[in-house]
Formats: sequence, structure tokens, C-alpha cells
Amino acid sequence: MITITDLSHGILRIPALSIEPGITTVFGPNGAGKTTLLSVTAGVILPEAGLILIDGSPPRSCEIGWVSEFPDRNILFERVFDEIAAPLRFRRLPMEMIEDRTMKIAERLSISRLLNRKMRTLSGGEKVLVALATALVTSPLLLVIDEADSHLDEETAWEMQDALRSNQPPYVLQSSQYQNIADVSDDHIRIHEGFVISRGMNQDG
Ligand SMILES: Nc1ncnc2c1ncn2[C@@H]1O[C@H](COP(=O)(O)OP(=O)(O)OP(=O)(O)O)[C@@H](O)[C@H]1O
Repeated sequence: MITITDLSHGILRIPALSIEPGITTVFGPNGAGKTTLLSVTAGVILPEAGLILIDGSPPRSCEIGWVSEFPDRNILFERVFDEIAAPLRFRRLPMEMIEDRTMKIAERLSISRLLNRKMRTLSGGEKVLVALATALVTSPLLLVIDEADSHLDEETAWEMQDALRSNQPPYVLQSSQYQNIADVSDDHIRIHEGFVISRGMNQDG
């Protein structure tokens, strides 16, 4: 379980929040604090006050994948294969392991055909799937997706959800502009002006 206790950071004020494994969608108007909540939960920023634990460990001790709102801006390499393999290369894993894991995640996301393409030639939706593969290749405990679907048409956004469902890490925390995507998540958290105003957990959750 992810537990958030006495969190205060910028606009965010969350006395207590727990998130079960599964896909959780964070909802709220512009400026509500969605990205801030995702960032502190992922350990990208340390909260001004409060405690966040993921299965009992602080976020910075956990393997975390991040797909940003603008995957285009975070591209490091020219070739798709190298982009997806990058997190493994940074960890200096053996070459065979890097190849194997990169091919497997591409296969699981049905993007093997893109592996030899140049990143700049991909469509917006394909770039998001590559960003998803790059975030998943290290088998993270938590995958964070910050409005990566906000520049996708709804059909492509659903494709991303399908890819996510079938390659799901233990925890997925995403913000999305599509209400019906939140509705099919395991849980959703609605925030407004930094406060959690409702939860949409399944009745038996
Ligand atoms: N580094 C920062 N310094 C000061 N204010 C910030 C900083 N980051 C975010 N904010 C402010 O905190 C509030 C919440 O921002 P946040 O990006 O978390 O909202 P959001 O719900 O993700 O919004 P959007 O849907 O527009 O992306 C906003 O008013 C924003 O201007």
C-alpha cells in the first residue's frame, strides 16, 4: 500500500491517504495539484512536510517509472531501441540482458516494429507507447503517468490504457483528462485546490 501522512507541499494538504495496488487516476481542474501529488509520491520532489511510504519504503528507495505530459521533451536517443534500453544501460546491466528486456517490453506493448525507427519519425501516440516502454523496462514498483494522454486522441488514449492493463506494475498512479478513463481505473482520487475531495474506489475496495 502507498500511504501518505500529514502531507503539505505547495498547494497540497493531505492529512491521510492510502492507495492500494492497481491503477489509480488522479483527477481535478487545472492547478488542482495533480502533478504536485504525482511528483512527491514518485520522490521527484521531497515534500515540505509529511511522510510518503510505498510498501513501507520511501519513494527514493523504490524503482519508479515516469511518463511525462510531454514525452517528446525527454527523448535522449535517436533510435527507438536505444531510447527504451537507456534506463538499463544507465544501470550498466549486461548487454544480453539489456537486449532481452528491451525486446520483451516492446513485444508486450506491441511496438516491436518500431524498434529500429528514428524517434523523430514516430507519431505522438507511438512516442507515448515508447515512453511507456522506457518507463516499464526496469519493472518499476510504481509507474507514474502525468497527463501523457492529454495530447492523444481518445482512441489512442484507450490503446495506452489497454497496454497498461496488460503490462501493469504493482502500482500505477496517473492523471488523465478523460473522465471515463478514471471510471475504469481501480480507484480515483479527485483533488481540488490541493485537497482530496472524493475517492472513487470500488464499493468493495
Ligand atoms: N515549483 C512551483 N513553485 C510554485 N508554484 C508551483 C510550483 N509547481 C506548481 N505550482 C503551483 O501549484 C499549483 C498546482 O500545480 P500542479 O501542476 O500540481 O497542478 P495540476 O493539477 O497538475 O495542473 P494542470 O492540470 O494545469 O497541469 C498551481 O497553482 C501551480 O502554479
